[in-house]
Amino acid sequence: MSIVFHHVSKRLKTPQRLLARQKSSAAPFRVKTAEFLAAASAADQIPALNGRPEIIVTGRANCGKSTLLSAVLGQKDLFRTSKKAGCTRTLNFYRVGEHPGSVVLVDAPGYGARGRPEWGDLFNTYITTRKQLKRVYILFNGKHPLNPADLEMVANLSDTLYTQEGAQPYTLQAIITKADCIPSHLLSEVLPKIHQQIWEAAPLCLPPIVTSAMMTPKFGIEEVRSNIAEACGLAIPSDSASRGNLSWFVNSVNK
Ligand SMILES: Nc1nc2c(ncn2[C@@H]2O[C@H](COP(=O)(O)OP(=O)(O)OP(=O)(O)O)[C@@H](O)[C@H]2O)c(=O)[nH]1
Ligand SMILES: [Mg+2]
Repeated sequence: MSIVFHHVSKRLKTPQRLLARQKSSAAPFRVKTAEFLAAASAADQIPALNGRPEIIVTGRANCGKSTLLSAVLGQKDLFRTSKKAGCTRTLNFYRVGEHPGSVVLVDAPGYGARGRPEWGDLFNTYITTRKQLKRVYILFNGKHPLNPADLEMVANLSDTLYTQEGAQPYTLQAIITKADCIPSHLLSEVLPKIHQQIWEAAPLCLPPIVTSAMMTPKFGIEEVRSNIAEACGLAIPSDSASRGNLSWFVNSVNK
């Protein structure tokens, strides 16, 4: 008995084991990084949300929009994702950080062959009427070049970047998803090609951030968080070593 006890206490004394124990006991009480606020399937269901800055994602159905937001917020359980295109069917609003939070992320249904006209109408109503919209993120699946639907969408969005009064209602940022699906020997060929296609169709679109939500560790997600924080006008300490990590993101939002 005493030998067993001795053995156990000796094992628990190593820093790695203490750390492992702390981690596992802390897991159920993890700080909430985000919360689902509302879903809208029609324009009259779009919630007011007190004018907090918002960003929205768009992209062809199945390009990885919900997966990207889930990675940005570090909360898989809030998002439904699927191998089948057409999974997200409403505008879904998520608050970042603790209540009341100061930034809202909006997931959207996809466009293209698996999209639906009513989803497009809802998206268009949202972007043309939403005063607090700060940036639209258009996602492109890195596995394929941009198709005609992508080119039309990014060009149309680019056209909406200035109002008749000459003011810029929001900015437009490209993101390439699923970079892990591009064979590494083709990366230097595929990425500049996509960048060129975006630039030719929409010169005002900000150059793409390359991401993979499936690599370990995930790739490009910290850059996306920093980008959202910048778009929403949050105070960003430029020299911070933790810039872009999840607690940095939630803390900058909660300030
Ligand atoms: N390999 C890889 N797969 C990914 C990545 N991101 C998403 N996926 C997969 O792509 C599929 C579609 O992802 P979703 O996040 O549901 O895509 P979506 O754009 O939200 O799709 P809709 O809601 O249908 O428009 C899922 O099977 C994901 O697991 C990535 O970075 N790499
Ligand atoms: Mg989705």
